[in-house]
Amino acid sequence: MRVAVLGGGSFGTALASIAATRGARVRQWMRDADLASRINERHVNDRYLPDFLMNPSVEASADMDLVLDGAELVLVAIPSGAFRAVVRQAAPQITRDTLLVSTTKGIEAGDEFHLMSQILEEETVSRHIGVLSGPNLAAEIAAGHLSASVIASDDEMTRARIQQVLSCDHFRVYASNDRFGVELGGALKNIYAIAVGMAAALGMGENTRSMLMTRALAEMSRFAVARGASPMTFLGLAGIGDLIVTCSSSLSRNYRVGYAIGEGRSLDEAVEALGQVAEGVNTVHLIVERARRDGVYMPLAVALHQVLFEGVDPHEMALSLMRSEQGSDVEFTLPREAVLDAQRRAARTNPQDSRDTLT
Ligand SMILES: NC(=O)C1=CN([C@@H]2O[C@H](COP(=O)(O)OP(=O)(O)OC[C@H]3O[C@@H](n4cnc5c(N)ncnc54)[C@H](O)[C@@H]3O)[C@@H](O)[C@H]2O)C=CC1
Ligand SMILES: O=C(CO)COP(=O)(O)O
Repeated sequence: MRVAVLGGGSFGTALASIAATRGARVRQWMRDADLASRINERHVNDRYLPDFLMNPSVEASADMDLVLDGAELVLVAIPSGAFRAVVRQAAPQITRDTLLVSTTKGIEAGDEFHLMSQILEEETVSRHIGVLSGPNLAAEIAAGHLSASVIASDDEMTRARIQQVLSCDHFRVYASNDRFGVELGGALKNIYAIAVGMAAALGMGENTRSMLMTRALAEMSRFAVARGASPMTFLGLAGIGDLIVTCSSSLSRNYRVGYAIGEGRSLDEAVEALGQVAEGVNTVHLIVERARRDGVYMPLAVALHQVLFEGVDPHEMALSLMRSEQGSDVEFTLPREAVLDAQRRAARTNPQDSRDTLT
């Protein structure tokens, strides 16, 4: 199979190498022609994965036409801020039969709420669009740690071909037909990784981490289900799986940004020190705005937004979250409204016992 990877960052590099190891002819596109020549000479992406010896057959290039020439599969590993522009540039070389897969975990900035796979649909004629997402820290994949991901597509051919070309002794690919659920899982968990990183730096314990992650999952699935995704997807690798890894590892850039803020740095300082993309910083803006418009209850995302952009102190934010309403644990079995109604009835019966913060 002829594979083109668009993006010279860490994830694109790790995936390019896996596909090459599986015997595909792989070309990787990046803006930086010097980096491309160094990769071709030494087989190391010294900017993003300096300790990883890539499969030597991966051919790096800054010439997009060359990289896309004859490609049957195109993996797009470009941060969300540049995703549409790069796809637009690639579009003339993409046919109806090209398998076209986003590996990006973000949402497009702007009034419309666009996921990356929707951009692929809008900008190209491909009929084989998919999303690859899961607990996939690029540095760990590069180091050969056993890992798994999800290919989500409505198209069974796309799912099966990606499973063939990207699975190897240290990487497994599971299939899903819930493209939006998988894509939203990958984008949303970045928000909560920032919050959990911040909590860790503030010295909070493992109970706190567990509470944050589990309530994050409730929030993520609530938002995604309101947009047509299946709640079951959040039980899988692209939901809880990715949330676990990103909220537990200092290899996660989103976690690191949160940690730096918890240590007292400003958002700008934290992002600058990182020097790479932490998608959650933009995603939290877009999600909070969309959740407000659609009336989806997302207290953790709103609280994080207040800390990042509205000058609220993280301790104050934590206290106000602890005093906020106590709803249902799993609202797909016990609806949140039913719990709140019962609390209101109880408060009318025993006003002296009720908390004034209950809504
Ligand atoms: N690094 C990881 O562990 C994983 C990353 N992802 C997702 O993959 C996407 C890409 O991330 P990474 O590969 O980690 O990124 P990275 O931060 O390692 O590198 C980003 C790459 O995109 C390129 N780029 C940025 N703006 C560009 C533009 N305007 N035109 C062309 N190229 C541009 C940069 O030059 C660089 O090669 C992100 O959405 C991320 O969430 C997904 C799974 C794992
Ligand atoms: O998505 C990731 C792991 O699955 C990588 O997370 P970061 O972008 O926070 O590094």
